[in-house]
Amino acid sequence: MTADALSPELRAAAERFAAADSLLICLDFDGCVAELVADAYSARPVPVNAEAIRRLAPLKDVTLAYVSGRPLVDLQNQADPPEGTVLVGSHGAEKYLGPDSPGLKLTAAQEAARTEVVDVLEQIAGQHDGAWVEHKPAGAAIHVRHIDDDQAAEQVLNEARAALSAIDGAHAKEGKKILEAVVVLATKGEAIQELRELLKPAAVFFAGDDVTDEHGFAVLGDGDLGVKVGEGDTAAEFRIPEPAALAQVLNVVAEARESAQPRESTQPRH
Ligand SMILES: O=P(O)(O)OC[C@H]1O[C@H](O[C@H]2O[C@H](CO)[C@@H](O)[C@H](O)[C@H]2O)[C@H](O)[C@@H](O)[C@@H]1O
Repeated sequence: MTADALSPELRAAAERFAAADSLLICLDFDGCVAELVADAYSARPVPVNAEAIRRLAPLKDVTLAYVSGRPLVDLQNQADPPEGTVLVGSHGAEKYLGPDSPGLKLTAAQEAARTEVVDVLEQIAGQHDGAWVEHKPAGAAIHVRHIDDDQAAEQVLNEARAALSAIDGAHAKEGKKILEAVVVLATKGEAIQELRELLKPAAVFFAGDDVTDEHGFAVLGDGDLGVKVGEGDTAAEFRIPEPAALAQVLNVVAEARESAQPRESTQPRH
């Protein structure tokens, strides 16, 4: 793990963020809380991140949220979030804010578009060793991480891009060794704004690693904190090198909140 990935500027920004009255901490999952791995279903939070998230969860006036491209059900199973965590899945199309949250309902037109997306992607994947299709509630994704030759993988994605562009109601989302098509238009930025309006936090944190996370960074403003994980162009103000470094940022926030609001003593009173 990175010894200390935090620049003095990022540490100071995390402390400033932690000093706000109430916090909304939004986290992308794959490539951010979890390392990217070949088997999409075996991705789990990096242990130090899971620990830092568990540390933040009980703190006063702190709301945790996963804001992910994953289906809600996979996010719940794989991220294993602490109780009370808000879950946004399918790039913003699915939301879990509590037991009363309505599930995602597709219109007939969206259902038809989703079926077409699945069929087209399955047909393409069937013609290329290593490609596979993830079926998702709001669409589907073709994965090429198992194809060793980068050029061959890109060709599969190009084929999928062309085929998807011919489907009415299908919207492509680029990612890492993946191309997704969603039939519900939503972005992580819209989801974060919705949470901001609902929860009215004094400051918002967002960390993410991928192109779809840029929508999230774009809605951050004064007093908020955005952290890009890894390489690539970004609108985020700060960058850390790898998922395991996220824990360092989260622990600075936890530390500052804990010292400002010490937990009740468990010692007997005299
Ligand atoms: O928004 P995220 O939480 O980052 O989810 C984005 C997509 O992540 C998953 O795919 C990516 O991670 C896999 C596991 O590490 C990796 O094998 C794949 O190559 C990556 O693209 C997930 O499977 C998708 O459903 C998410 O939309």
